[in-house]
Amino acid sequence: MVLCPVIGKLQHKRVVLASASPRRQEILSNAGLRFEVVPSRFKEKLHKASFATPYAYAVETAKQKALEVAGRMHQKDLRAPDVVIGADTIVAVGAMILEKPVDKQDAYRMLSRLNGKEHSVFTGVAIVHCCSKDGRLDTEVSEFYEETTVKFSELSEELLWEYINSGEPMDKAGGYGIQALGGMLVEYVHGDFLNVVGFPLNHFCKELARLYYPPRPADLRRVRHDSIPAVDTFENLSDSEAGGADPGQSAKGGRGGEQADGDRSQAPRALDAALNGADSRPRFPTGLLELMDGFKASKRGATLCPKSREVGLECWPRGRLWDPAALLAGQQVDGGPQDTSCLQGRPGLPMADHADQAGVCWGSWSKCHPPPPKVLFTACKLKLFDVLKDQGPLQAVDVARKLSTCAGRTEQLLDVCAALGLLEKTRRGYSNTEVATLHLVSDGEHSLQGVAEYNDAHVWGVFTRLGLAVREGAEQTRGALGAMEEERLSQSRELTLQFMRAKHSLSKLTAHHVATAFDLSRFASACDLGGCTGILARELAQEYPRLQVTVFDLPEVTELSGGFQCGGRQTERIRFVSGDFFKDSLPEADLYVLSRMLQDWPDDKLHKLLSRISSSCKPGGGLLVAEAAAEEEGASQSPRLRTLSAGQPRSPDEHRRLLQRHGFQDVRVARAGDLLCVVLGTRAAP
Ligand SMILES: Cc1cn([C@@H]2O[C@H](COP(=O)(O)OP(=O)(O)OP(=O)(O)O)[C@@H](O)[C@H]2O)c(=O)[nH]c1=O
Repeated sequence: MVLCPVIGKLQHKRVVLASASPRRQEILSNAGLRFEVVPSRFKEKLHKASFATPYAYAVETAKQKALEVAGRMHQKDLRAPDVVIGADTIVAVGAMILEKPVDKQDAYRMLSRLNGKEHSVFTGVAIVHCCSKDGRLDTEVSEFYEETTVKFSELSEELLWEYINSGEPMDKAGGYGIQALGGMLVEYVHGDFLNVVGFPLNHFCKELARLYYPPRPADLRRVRHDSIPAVDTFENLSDSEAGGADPGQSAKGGRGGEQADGDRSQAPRALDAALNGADSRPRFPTGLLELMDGFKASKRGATLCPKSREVGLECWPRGRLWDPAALLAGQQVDGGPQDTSCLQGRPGLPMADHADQAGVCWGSWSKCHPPPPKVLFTACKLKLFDVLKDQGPLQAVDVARKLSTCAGRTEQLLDVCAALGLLEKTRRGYSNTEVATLHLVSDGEHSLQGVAEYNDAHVWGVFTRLGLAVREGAEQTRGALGAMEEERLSQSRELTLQFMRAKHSLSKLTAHHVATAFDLSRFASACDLGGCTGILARELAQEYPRLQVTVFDLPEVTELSGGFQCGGRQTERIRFVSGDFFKDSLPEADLYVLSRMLQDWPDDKLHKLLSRISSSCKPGGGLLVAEAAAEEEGASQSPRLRTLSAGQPRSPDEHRRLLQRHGFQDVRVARAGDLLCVVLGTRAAP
């Protein structure tokens, strides 16, 4: 839920938080903001003495952090996000700036300096609106800072060292964390508490309101990067090149900028684009995942074509009837309504309505118009995107020759893929679009081929059997899931591998969001139940340098997990344990993690699992649950990240009640990575 209407203004934009700070991520996701996290590589080494005030230093650092990410993202795929947020928190004692301690002695020096005295905590924030056009990046920077005064009690040496040895000071400005153990050091706070924690949420909302609601977008600085400097040289940009502010002017109230005053119609291009939603791209391959899952909605009997809003009939080739299976065999397609005139000029009309208009029943209509997922699966199976990656652009006839398929049908397949936004069609032939290059080429880092393969080979069939579940009177989801799970367990090693490949590739997309939705640094050990190939475990270990992580999964899964490359230096803190979480005792851990697991189980099994976790979890321990987020009210009923699971997403309240029922209290819910709902509960004393 987004309480603040100004936060809602960012809802349909691609927002990136250029920060690795888990606190910032938590503050912003608790506020309902949806964003991606791309930690900045900007090295915090600006020359402090050259800044007139400590806050000017924090503001400039925040700006450079955000610009570095905007520049790097633009450089990588020539499309920057709509908005990049950067922040920098410092502690200032007089003119002296304290950042994060480099070691324990440094932490001791800092805390001794703060002992018994008042100091200021400044967080500088930069909101960078981006617009990529013709290979060029335009940015407009809005910046501000917030100051909070904190007073430390008189603290004994013993207490200081005990605190330092807790490890908490090391990644925190000034060497303390007010939100955790460090709270014990503090006598009083004047000002915004969250500003001390790392992000001045209140001021941020005011800044958004100022940017999005006023008649004039004043205070924006415009930067035009004709060519984006390489990442490692970016930090060396002079103020004028980087559109930087005079540090002395850049803070509260001291805003300048080259942008001429004007009304909204004269708003700078990047801000305009951000406000109007132009140039925005889902940070997650939302459209693609929906395409892969679309058949679930139609197999469930949904009345809407799952893609009718975004891809839909607008993109569906007019009047073409074909069948991917026939395509493989080079056969002619027969059957189906011949009158497709109802499709003309009616983009966005629900598929079922089109069927009505054509005077055919929806069932037979969908049979002769294969739903888009089958198109996608067929193209993946044929390795179409691999061929185009290596040899594109290619004409249809050349693609057919390389794939040994029928030329006419191949052209139809290519056209549908182009209509779905997976291929680009020009006079030179067909080539992969960005989304295909990123997610549909087999060997890509973010390839979702595994999901396509598994959905096609297995899930499609399971959903086909939903009718049986309905006829037998079983609750629909339960019936299907029973079949799905039964098959998964009983089937071949190849099916297990297929499932693992699919889960592995999806986890790569979601793991970071799950690991960073909340600050988990208070836990020393975690156990990822059903952790499969260990992608989330690796992300957790990477985020939390003290965390030991156990991946718990069925023997047939852990046995095969070695074949998946997870890499990373953190592997010595990760171990794999085989077992069945319904039968075997769970490995000991402070934090149990269930990532995209709950939706897979019927209620009886779900409660059994949660009660087993609850019994194993020590008081004060945690349970972290990540699931596909339920649609917000009024949003389209698209399948969103239900890939590999078949249940209906739960609302935040339902999640909260579920965890509370099993003895977890202080249950917090955050929306992460656009499509995920992440829930953290603390085990109450029995
Ligand atoms: C005073 C105080 C600070 N912090 C953390 O200190 C880091 C500051 O460092 P930064 O350079 O601003 O950020 P970072 O963590 O290096 O991340 P990045 O934005 O990637 O530079 C941020 O984490 C803050 O939460 C707390 O968690 N609690 C506190 O009471």
